[in-house]
This record gives sequence, structure tokens and C-alpha cells, in this order.
Amino acid sequence: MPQKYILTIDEGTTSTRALIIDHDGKTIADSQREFSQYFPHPGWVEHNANEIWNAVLSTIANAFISSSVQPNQIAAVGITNQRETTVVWDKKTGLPIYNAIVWQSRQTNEIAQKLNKNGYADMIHDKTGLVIDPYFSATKVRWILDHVKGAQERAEKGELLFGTIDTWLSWKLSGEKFHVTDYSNASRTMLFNIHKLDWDDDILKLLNIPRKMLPEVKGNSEVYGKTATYHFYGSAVPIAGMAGDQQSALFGQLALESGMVKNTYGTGSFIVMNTGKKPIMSANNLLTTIAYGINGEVNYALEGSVFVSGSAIQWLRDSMQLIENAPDSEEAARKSTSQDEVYVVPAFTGLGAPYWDAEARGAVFGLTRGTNRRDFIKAVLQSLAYQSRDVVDTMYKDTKIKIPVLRVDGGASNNNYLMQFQSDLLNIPIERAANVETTSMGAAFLAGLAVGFWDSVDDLRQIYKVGKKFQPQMEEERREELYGGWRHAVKATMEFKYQVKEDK
Ligand SMILES: Nc1ncnc2c1ncn2[C@@H]1O[C@H](COP(=O)(O)OP(=O)(O)O)[C@@H](O)[C@H]1O
Ligand SMILES: O=P(O)(O)OC[C@H](O)CO
Repeated sequence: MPQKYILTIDEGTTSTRALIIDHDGKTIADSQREFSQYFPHPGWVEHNANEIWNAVLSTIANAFISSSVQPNQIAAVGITNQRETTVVWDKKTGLPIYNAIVWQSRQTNEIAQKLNKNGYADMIHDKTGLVIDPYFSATKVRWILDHVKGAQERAEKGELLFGTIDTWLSWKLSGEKFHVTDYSNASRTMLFNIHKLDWDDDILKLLNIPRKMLPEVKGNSEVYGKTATYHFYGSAVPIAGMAGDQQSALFGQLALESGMVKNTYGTGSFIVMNTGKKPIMSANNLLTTIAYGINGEVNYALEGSVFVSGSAIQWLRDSMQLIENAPDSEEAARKSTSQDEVYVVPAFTGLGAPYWDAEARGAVFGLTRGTNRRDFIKAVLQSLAYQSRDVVDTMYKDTKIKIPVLRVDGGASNNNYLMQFQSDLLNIPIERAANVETTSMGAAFLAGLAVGFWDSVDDLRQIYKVGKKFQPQMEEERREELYGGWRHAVKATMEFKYQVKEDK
């Protein structure tokens, strides 16, 4: 039977999905499942890694059942994942020794602060391209080794393994055989030297993390091994592409030339510029990271990570109960008659780029007696665009590259009000991918290229299609007035540092 399809696993922050894609890039099956979010204390976010694994298995099964595609028709599997989220597990039993600590979680803030206070910021930035923040995996590994009894000793003996979700899933899928990660995910751990392309012994020593527990780092598009037949309905299929979801979206958007930029509006927003073969080290708190490495050649990227964007819309739906579903936010914003005087700063888990304030918490400004539900929803939607402008302005400061067009994707990019406001606020045209699942497409492309399913990037260019375009329409004066208000709101948010103690 000819192998006609690629299967991708996109394991995101709130849900996991499996897609089956044909040679023309058409989605043949799309199965999605949400999993539990645990918030054991304010600011902490955890997942159950076994629940994630079960969710992945069930979406794969559903994708096969709904499409009638046979597992032996799959040419390769690609994996893409929420990045930084950290799992430590027992090599023998395969069981995690603690919940997965999610990228958003602030529980390791003290460890990060200590590193900062002790003057390691420059050293860590030079080696890893990152700023010291609880966001990255390093402090999360340290926290688990500190808080699980006997863990440090077991890690030193080689009994424990660390992995981001790509590593965890490929380890599970391979029948607990291979322990690997890829350049893009490794570059988000704060343990990886992005110039030498190896784990950094100085940082490992500083954090007392044994090298033994770290995965082998591989390229983004190569055969890492095969699925265990018992997990894949009798077929051993090559696992041939892996990438962190934001880098995967960059690849899926075919933003493969230096200076090309994409923004993915999912749980958070991640603005990534491909900077080619040379890393650009930010002087303004953006991250230098690895976009992808193929056939031994690495492309770097500059990234601004915004922690809360689409999840603020979820918050409007689930916690505030102001909308029934995410798309409702568009109609509410259009019907709002406010003059945009309300600002919501959704710093629920601190602020990411370019502020890196782990202790900031959300705030609302500009309420009047006349403010209503729609005005509030509009302000939350606008906050997604304001946060992206913060990053785009910073990118300009670092690179002096004026972005000609912003390619967008991710769930919240479906919101036309938001995309128009974003284009207005940036004064940059926006192109939305016709298929906003570019994250999955990226992993499919990487896996497909590795096994010759597609011959070259030229083949991929036939597949990628631009959907709707948005042109800036706002007057300069208005744009800068609105943005000025946002800057004030952020400043005030960062000044407010007060936390009522938890009941014991
Ligand atoms: N029409 C919409 N308007 C605004 N936000 C939306 C819309 N549709 C989806 N979202 C938001 O997008 C997010 C889901 O996007 P997705 O790309 O699947 O995220 P992730 O990969 O982080 O799980 C959710 O947080 C949801 O609130
Ligand atoms: O779950 P997403 O798609 O918002 O992505 C999360 C990022 O990878 C975190 O760095």
C-alpha cells in the first residue's frame, strides 16, 4: 500500500491534536482533545504528563477512525509541542516523578531571582540567548530535583530522565526507546549553548543538573527512530520531524528567509523573526533562539514571547462568563461604543517580552460608570494587539528591520476585528494563512522532507496559501495616542506589587 499521508501531533498548552495530511497539504483528519490544567497555587500551572500521553493516543486513534486511513499508509510522524514545559520521569518505570511544570508557571521564580541576583544574567544570555526567567525549563528541572525526595541522587545515578514534551512523547511513542530532543526545543531550556549546539557544562554545574538526565539533541528534520508497533496499530512508522510549536509555525508559514516574521495567537502570542544563519543577540530583552536545524545547518530566530493572549479570551468565557465562545468576542468588540479608553493588562502569569516581570499581575484601567460588557471584551481583545506591538517595536530596535508584512496564524487570528486592529496599531499589513493550523503544517513539512514525501521546500511552496489580508487604516495620531495609553497602563501594572497571603 503506498504511503500517502503524514501524521502530525500538535501537543499545545490546553489541547492536543492529531492531523493526517496528504501530499497536497490537505487535512484528511483533524482530531483534538483538551486535557486538565492544574493550578495548585496562585501563579502555578501544571499538567499530568500521562494524561497528555493518553490524550495524544486517543487523538491519533480518532484521526485514523474518522478518516479510514490505515496506519501503514503513514509515511512519517511529525511532533510539535508546547515548549519549555518540563517532565522528569523514572527511566525504568516510565512514570513521571512530578507533574509537568508548564511554561507559564511561576513556581520557580525564586530560583530565577537568585540566578539574577548572583549576576548570571549576562553569562546565561550570551550562552543561551535567553533572559533568566521561570518560563524556561532549567529552573523547573532544579525545582523538581529539590522538591521530590531523593530525586537529585537518583538523577546523578542516571535513573531519571528529563524532557520537554517532544522528548516525552517521542520516548513514549518509540516504546520508551529513544531519548531525544531537537535544536528548537533544546534552545528553550536555558541549558543549551546555542553557539556550540551542545548542553552547556557551566550552566549545568551552576544548577547542579546532571548531564545524564538530558536527551540527545538532533536536527528538526531527520528520522529519529520508529513508532513501537503496539502504539501504532501494528505499524512501525518513522518519527521524522520535531520542533517547538512556535518554530514549527514559522516553518509552516514558510517564513524561511532572513527578516520574515510570523505571529501565532494561541494560548500566548509568539512573534518570531527568522534571522538566518547568524544569531542576533537582543539588547532589549527579546530572545535569541534556534528556528530550526536541517542537515547540520542551523537558522536562528529572534522571538518575543507574550504569555497571555488567546487564554485571556478563554478567561472571558470560562471565569468571567462574559461570552459563550471565543468567536463571540468579535461581535461584542464591534458593537462596543467605547472610545477605546479602557485598558486591560492580562498579566495573569506575569509579563513576558519585553518586560520580563514575573511578579506582575493583571490590571484594568479607565473604567467609568458607562463601561459595559462589550467595552471590557473589546479592551481584552485589544490587549492581544498591544502586547504584540510591544514586541514588534522592540524587534525594530534590535534589528532596524522594518517588517514589510506580518504573517499570522493560531486560534485567535481567526478574529477579524483583532487582526484589523493589529494591522492598524502596527501600521503593517497582515496576511493570515489560509490554513491557520500552520503549527501542525510545520511539523508535517519537517517530517515529510526527512523521508522524501516532499522533495524540497519548492514542493511546499505549492501547498502554502495566504488567506485574508488586512491593511492598516488608522491615522498615525490616533494610533500613537492609543498606544501611549497602553504604555501607561503597563507601567502602572508593573508598579502595583501587592499580594494578599494565602490562607495556610
Ligand atoms: N475567534 C476567536 N477570537 C479570539 N480568540 C480566539 C478565537 N478563536 C480561538 N481563540 C483563542 O485561541 C486559543 C486557541 O488557539 P490555539 O492556536 O488552538 O491555541 P494553543 O495551541 O495554544 O492551544 C484559545 O485561547 C481561544 O480563546
Ligand atoms: O500552546 P501554545 O501554542 O500557545 O504555545 C506555547 C509556547 O510554545 C510556549 O513557549
